[in-house]
Amino acid sequence: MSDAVLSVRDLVVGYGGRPVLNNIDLSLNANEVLCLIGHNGAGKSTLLKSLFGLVAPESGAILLNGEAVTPDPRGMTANGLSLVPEGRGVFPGMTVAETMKLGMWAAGVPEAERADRVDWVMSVLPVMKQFYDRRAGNLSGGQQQMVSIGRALLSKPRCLLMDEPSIGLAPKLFQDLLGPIRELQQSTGMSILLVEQNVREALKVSDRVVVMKSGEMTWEGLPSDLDDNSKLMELY
Ligand SMILES: Nc1ncnc2c1ncn2[C@@H]1O[C@H](COP(=O)(O)OP(=O)(O)OP(=O)(O)O)[C@@H](O)[C@H]1O
Repeated sequence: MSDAVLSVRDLVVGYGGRPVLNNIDLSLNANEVLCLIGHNGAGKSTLLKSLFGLVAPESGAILLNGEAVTPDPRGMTANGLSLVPEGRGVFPGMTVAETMKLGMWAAGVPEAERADRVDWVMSVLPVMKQFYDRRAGNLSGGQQQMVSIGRALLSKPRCLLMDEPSIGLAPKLFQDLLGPIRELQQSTGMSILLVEQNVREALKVSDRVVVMKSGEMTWEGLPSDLDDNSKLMELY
């Protein structure tokens, strides 16, 4: 039996009748970080959006724990999925505390559990305590990205979709940010689908890699298969 947490079969997604994803097949397994790479416009964000219910597929199936689902953000969150959107998606005028409060409301965290939930997120990302009462617009890019990730963790997801968390961050900062998430993933068995342009850094925290080109999956392998730069160039 497959231990896929999330999978797609023959998925076709487009905008205004123009297909962007063509018959995609992909599985995200329990307890793995799957890195999805591909050039600009390949369709990576579109895939994540369709998995989370932000874009409706034209055809094909999305399966959560083996069951076909019609994703919508609330339903997917309730079923253990969470999205760290491209571009962070934090409101500059809100403090981190307010962002977390809104995030808990959006994720449907019961009132009685909210204080514990924030404490838990802070235990995963303790650095956030240092800027908890500051407005997101006054934070650095790395701090904003941490807020975006922290917000996505509020629902205690079993499966995290991350859309280019490294954008605008120095490589060292990327590892500081992703290190605690990799630890959490390994200790809890969470699954992560990580979309990245910063391939070298992303592969350090990944178990498996898939390559997408012009809306199609063109390669699957292990991070070590891409140690050689020429192989990476050939796939891109
Ligand atoms: N809302 C939209 N309406 C129309 N076309 C869109 C929309 N969003 C994306 N596209 C188009 O779909 C294609 C795939 O875009 P997508 O953002 O999924 O690619 P990507 O691989 O995530 O690229 P990037 O790395 O630049 O974010 C592109 O041609 C893009 O212009």
